[in-house]
Amino acid sequence: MNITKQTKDLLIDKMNIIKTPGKDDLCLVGPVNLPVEQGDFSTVFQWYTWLQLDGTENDKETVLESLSKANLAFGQQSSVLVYGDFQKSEDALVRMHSICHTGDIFGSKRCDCGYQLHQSMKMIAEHGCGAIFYLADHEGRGIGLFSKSLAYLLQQEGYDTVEANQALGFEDDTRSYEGAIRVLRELRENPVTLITNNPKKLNALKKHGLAAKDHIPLWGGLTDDNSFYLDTKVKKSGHIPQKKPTLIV
Ligand SMILES: Nc1nc2c(ncn2[C@@H]2O[C@H](COP(=O)(O)OP(=O)(O)OP(=O)(O)O)[C@@H](O)[C@H]2O)c(=O)[nH]1
Repeated sequence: MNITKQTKDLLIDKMNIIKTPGKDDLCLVGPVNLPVEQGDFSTVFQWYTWLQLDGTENDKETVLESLSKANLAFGQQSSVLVYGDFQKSEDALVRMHSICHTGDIFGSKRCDCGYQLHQSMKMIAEHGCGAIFYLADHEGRGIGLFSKSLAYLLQQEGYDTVEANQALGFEDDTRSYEGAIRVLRELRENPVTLITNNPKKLNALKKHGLAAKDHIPLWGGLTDDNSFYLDTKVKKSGHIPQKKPTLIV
């Protein structure tokens, strides 16, 4: 089916082709108004999604015309929720959140992901400016959902989270932040403060030339089912441990 000129005219201003030498183009769409509600927290974010394009000669009309045959539901796209004056504000909080089907959607207590997602949305809204990147190709620290279910079976047999990934033939962590960082650069050039316990994320930003001033830790959502997992992140994956409160006597 052909897309009418009227439809194209309505959408093209909200599409942006991001070009970077030596990389596939990205098509960024947004902002879309996204009112959200979780428990007693409700607010409105500006939502953007992006699509990695093949080839280099991409234009917005061709992207629109190719959509109905592209089977995009078979490969998830990543997105970002933006709050406040993200482009200009001096101080913005950013979370690079790796997709977690079990934690974010089902509320699994085996990890802290759902807690981190919702808590960072609140922190950003309360701070007044920031963005949450939801990275769809990061499931299971990059091994995919199917492999993560196999890793979970191994963990039920006593492997820790790192050993389980490695037993399946993966590196422990295969995530790339490159696409997200290109989108971040498009939306904002000033430095950001990352919400994370993971120094690899800070290093990824720095490696791509983006200034991350600092980080804000995000520990919480502890359950009996995830305490060993959280411990392993500190002991084996390099996560910065939670500061214990100092006892003043
Ligand atoms: N392979 C594997 N992946 C897991 C497991 N538990 C959670 N994940 C995935 O780990 C990712 C989240 O990574 P984390 O290590 O929790 O946190 P991080 O994003 O590196 O660091 P923070 O910014 O501090 O949260 C998500 O993609 C989850 O799907 C697990 O036991 N095994």
